[in-house]
Amino acid sequence: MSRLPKLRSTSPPTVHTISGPTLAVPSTITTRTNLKRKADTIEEEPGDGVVQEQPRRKIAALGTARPTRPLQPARAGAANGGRTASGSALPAPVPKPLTKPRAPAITRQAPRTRGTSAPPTQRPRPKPPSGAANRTRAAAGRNAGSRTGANSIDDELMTERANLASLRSQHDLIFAQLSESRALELNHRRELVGFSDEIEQLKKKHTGEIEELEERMQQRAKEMEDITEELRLCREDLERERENTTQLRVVIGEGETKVSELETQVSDLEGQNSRLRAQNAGLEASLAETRRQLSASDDKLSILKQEVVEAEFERRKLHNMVQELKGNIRVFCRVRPILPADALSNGQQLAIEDVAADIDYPNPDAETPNVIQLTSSTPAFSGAPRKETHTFTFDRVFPPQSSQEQVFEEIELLVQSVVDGYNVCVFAYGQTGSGKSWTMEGGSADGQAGMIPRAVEQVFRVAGEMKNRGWEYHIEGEFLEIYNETIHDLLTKDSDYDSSKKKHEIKHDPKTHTTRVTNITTVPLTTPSQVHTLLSLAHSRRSVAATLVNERSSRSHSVFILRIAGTHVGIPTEPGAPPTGGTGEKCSGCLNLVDLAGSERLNVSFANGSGPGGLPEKERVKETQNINKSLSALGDVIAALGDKYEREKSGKGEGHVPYRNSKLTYLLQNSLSGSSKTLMFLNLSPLAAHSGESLTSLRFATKVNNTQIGGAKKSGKS
Ligand SMILES: Nc1ncnc2c1ncn2[C@@H]1O[C@H](COP(=O)(O)OP(=O)(O)OP(=O)(O)O)[C@@H](O)[C@H]1O
Repeated sequence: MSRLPKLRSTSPPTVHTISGPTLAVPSTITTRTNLKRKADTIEEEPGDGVVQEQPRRKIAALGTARPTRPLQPARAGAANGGRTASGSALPAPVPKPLTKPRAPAITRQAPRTRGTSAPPTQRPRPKPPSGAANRTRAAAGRNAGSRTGANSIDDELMTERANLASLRSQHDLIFAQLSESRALELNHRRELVGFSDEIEQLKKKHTGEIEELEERMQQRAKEMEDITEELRLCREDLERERENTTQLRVVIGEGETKVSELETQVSDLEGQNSRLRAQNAGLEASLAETRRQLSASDDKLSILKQEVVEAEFERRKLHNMVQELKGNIRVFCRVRPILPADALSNGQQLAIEDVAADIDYPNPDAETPNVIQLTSSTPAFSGAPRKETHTFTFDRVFPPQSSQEQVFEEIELLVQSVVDGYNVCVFAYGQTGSGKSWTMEGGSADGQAGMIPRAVEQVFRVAGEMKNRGWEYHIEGEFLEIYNETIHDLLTKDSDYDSSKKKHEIKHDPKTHTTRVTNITTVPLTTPSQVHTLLSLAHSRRSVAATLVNERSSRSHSVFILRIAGTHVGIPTEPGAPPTGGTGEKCSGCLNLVDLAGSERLNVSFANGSGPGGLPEKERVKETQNINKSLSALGDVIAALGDKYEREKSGKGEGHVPYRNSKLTYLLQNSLSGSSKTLMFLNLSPLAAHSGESLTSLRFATKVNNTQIGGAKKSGKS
């Protein structure tokens, strides 16, 4: 709704107030005073023709008082009944001013308006009042003679005429004002139309504004709802926060209690701290004393370490002496058990007694059973077989029931010698099928491991123990075969190792007393179990080369070489720390484990010109000759070593040792001479059928056993 006030369509009555004052035409001649007053009154009208609105004044009547006639009755006033019953003019109602500021102040123009839009009417010129003329004529009649009186009247008449002229001019002025008022009214009407349009526009504008405002109000209402919802949530949050605050206050209360408790504890601890500081001062003094003692202990420790090194050196010396006392060449005799296959003859199972050789062990319960008796039967001239018992004594005799472990116990001290830097050679000698491979390599089941895997394990064990004494070791292995006086690498990656083009030569270093084979595969050993892989590989190589009947292993020598090199690096002062106190001493040892070819004689192998395994006789003869040659060379070397020792002992000079007579003896040169230790396993067949061959082997082994090749031989050896 528009706030503008409604405009009245009717003209304000105030515009007619100019016509309000009643001009009374004097009908009688008034006194000079009255006329003067009237003139004064007229002269009081503003010079610019603007009639003052308030207060309304009447022009005093000229002459005698009689009812005055209004010069022009106000229409609006008449229309509104604005005249009283007595004919006096009612005051015109004051128009309400337009509140719109742009509207012209109508009231200011009011004096010029006529109060009507009608054109001003031409009023007839008023005729001189007929009564006055009559009265003048009467007076002239009565006072014809009185010239003074007549002059006076003339003057008064002149005055009245002047007044009349004045009134006329006033009348004209009023009409002019009325015309202006009408023009003004027209303008006002036009303005009114403009105002109406403006009002319409404002109405439209206001309607738009109202709609906009209503829309805004709706938005505000929506916002209000949102805010109300938010407020509700905030209140809920506030409520929760209040609860939290309450809980926190409880916690704070508890915390404060704890703080006070802790403060009490802190003060207690501070007391303890000061006591501990005092104790600490005492401890520092004792620490200084302990450090002094520790320094003294360090000095003592280095002395002890030196003593340990010296003791270790002494131990090795003594150990070597023990080994030498046992003899630098030792011979162990081992008889294998009778196998089920041994009692089979042409598909027939024979009794054990019927196939067993007559072998006896005279001192089985001795601390070291070392005697073996073989009773052989030779046909006598009388026809009855002649039995002959041969007694042999060795370093140790192992009957068929001896386990691998028992056998190894006797050689494990030799392994210690290898770790100490000595060369050791262990070889198995015996006819085919006597148990050489079993002794050296053993079986795959638990407890069946032979000397090679056990020796390797022992080397690692001893090396581990020696590490605690400041020694660090590098261990590596080689496995080769000597067949027909040719060296073959059993660990080569070539599948056909037998026909390998690689040539292997034996090289000795006289300074270090070490032996190397050229182009041989050397495998670094980091764990004892690696040796099983090497043995399996060697087996697979040899089985490929084997003939149908005759296995390659029976006709060739196999040598497993274990090299160990040690350095004294010292002992770490604490775990993870580098070792200290090492002497830098170096030692290297070599363990040769040799599985010799079958030692049986050529004449028992074949007789009809065709060798076993389908080999041509020529090849077979060559093969057997090489075996015999190398085994004979071994015996010759051992005998020469004994002879050499005797000559040296008796001062007869050095004797010659024929190492070069075979590849085998040349390879084992450094392991058979000097301070090296040699152990020979004599493997015997338990079968009666092999008694002759066993006797030959026993005699050969006895020769070896009786040989002294350095150091003291133990007493009791014959
Ligand atoms: N102490 C033993 N206990 C059980 N079985 C054994 C023992 N010694 C040898 N044998 C078995 O006797 C058989 C022959 O042994 P082995 O192969 O070791 O003889 P070898 O002398 O090496 O023969 P070759 O010269 O042909 O290689 C094998 O079957 C082996 O398992």
